[in-house]
Amino acid sequence: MQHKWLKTTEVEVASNKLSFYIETIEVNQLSPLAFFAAGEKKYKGERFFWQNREKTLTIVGLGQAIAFENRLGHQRFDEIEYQWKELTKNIVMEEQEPQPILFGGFTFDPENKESGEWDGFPQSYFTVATFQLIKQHEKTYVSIHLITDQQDSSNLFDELREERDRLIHAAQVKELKTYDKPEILSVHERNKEDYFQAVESVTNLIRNQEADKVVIARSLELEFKDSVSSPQAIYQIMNEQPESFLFGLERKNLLFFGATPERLVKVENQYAYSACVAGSIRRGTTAKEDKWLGEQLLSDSKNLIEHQYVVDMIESTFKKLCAQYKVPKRPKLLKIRDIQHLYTPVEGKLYQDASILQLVKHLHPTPALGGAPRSKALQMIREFEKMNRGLYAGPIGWMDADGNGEFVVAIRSAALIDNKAYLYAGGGIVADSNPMTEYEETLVKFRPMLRALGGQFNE
Ligand SMILES: C=C(O[C@H]1C=CC=C(C(=O)O)[C@@H]1O)C(=O)O
Repeated sequence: MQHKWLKTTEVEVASNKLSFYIETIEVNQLSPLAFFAAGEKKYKGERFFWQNREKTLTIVGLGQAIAFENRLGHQRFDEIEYQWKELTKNIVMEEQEPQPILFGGFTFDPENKESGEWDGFPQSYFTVATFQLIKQHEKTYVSIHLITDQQDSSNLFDELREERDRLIHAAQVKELKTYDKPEILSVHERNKEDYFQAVESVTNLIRNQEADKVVIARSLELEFKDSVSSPQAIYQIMNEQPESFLFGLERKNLLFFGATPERLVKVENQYAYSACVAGSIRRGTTAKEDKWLGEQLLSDSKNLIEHQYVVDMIESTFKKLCAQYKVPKRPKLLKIRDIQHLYTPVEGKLYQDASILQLVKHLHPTPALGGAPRSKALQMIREFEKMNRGLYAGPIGWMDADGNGEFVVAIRSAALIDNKAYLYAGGGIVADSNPMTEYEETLVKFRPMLRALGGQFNE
């Protein structure tokens, strides 16, 4: 039997009385990416895509029932949490009923003023989709969300039902579509000399004990023969990196997307799970070499120190927000297609009043993306990195009305604007870092995204 749920809830957002109408139906299996692509004409600029690493949850959003944007600096996390709680406080869901999802991200550093591809982008950007697809435990659900101050919206809701059926039909008949790799005209390493200079300056400052660790990043600019569509970009990265978290978030003419190995935090029934991912080495060309490289990484003091800053900081956050928590004594290896990392999973039972966005607020940026001590590292990044990271290295993810959700660290990512893409990668600098080794590490980190978009380095 096909499930159907229908409900209306009265809500209040910023002193406006609104009604929140939700209708969810179960649909036959359809490709979430085909559903995303079905929104190409009408909802371009207002879509999102999410798939967890285990591939047990996929979420797609088309259109905006409501959007929360702000430029409130450190207050931005609390504001999003407040708005989401206001919007959902009267919603009572049945146990099996798919919930409305708030999806979005926070930029890396609200104080960065560098101009570029992120001009005009807010510091927090979250939406509830008009049409939401959730695929979980082999079942697929499509929900309509309408949030309105109109008294009688039955006609409007009927139109949304027709539109939902059109989208589902389009996704089902286009199910088998594949996309070609885009044709690249040029790959430009932006501010390459500045990057080497930044690594050198920061290493010297660390040697002078002005900081312990600072993550310095850089970017590539790719130009394509034709505009690249969002489904095309997501399709390619999905094929390249099946073992990572996949995300795509559109706003106006920008798609920010990527495949990251790094969870910032997941919350499920008051349990929190985070991961320390820092310290890297390439994959070997043979199994034997790969094993040897992994062993080198596990015993390399520079990488172990870099990793330990992250463990200490995540542990201290869990100590504040959790009644109990567990941190393994030693890192293990996290192997993905192009790179292996040192990896320490952390988990804990949250205090009753702690929430996923409080965790995000305290954890971001961990020393895997910022450095240690945090404020000194951020100051140095602002001074030496000649770019604006935008959403790169920031938290991106989703949450539901019960406070469950998952945020990842948006690395191995790119911003796509028409026929240009900006790719980002960085690495942790400590006292004995070497600029050339760091540069080469960024080449390895760029590789999956570059390959997905049809390019390569002549290394
Ligand atoms: C900053 C990035 O990676 C971080 C995550 C894992 C390993 C890292 C490292 O070994 O330096 C970085 O801390 C990036 O991929 O752009």
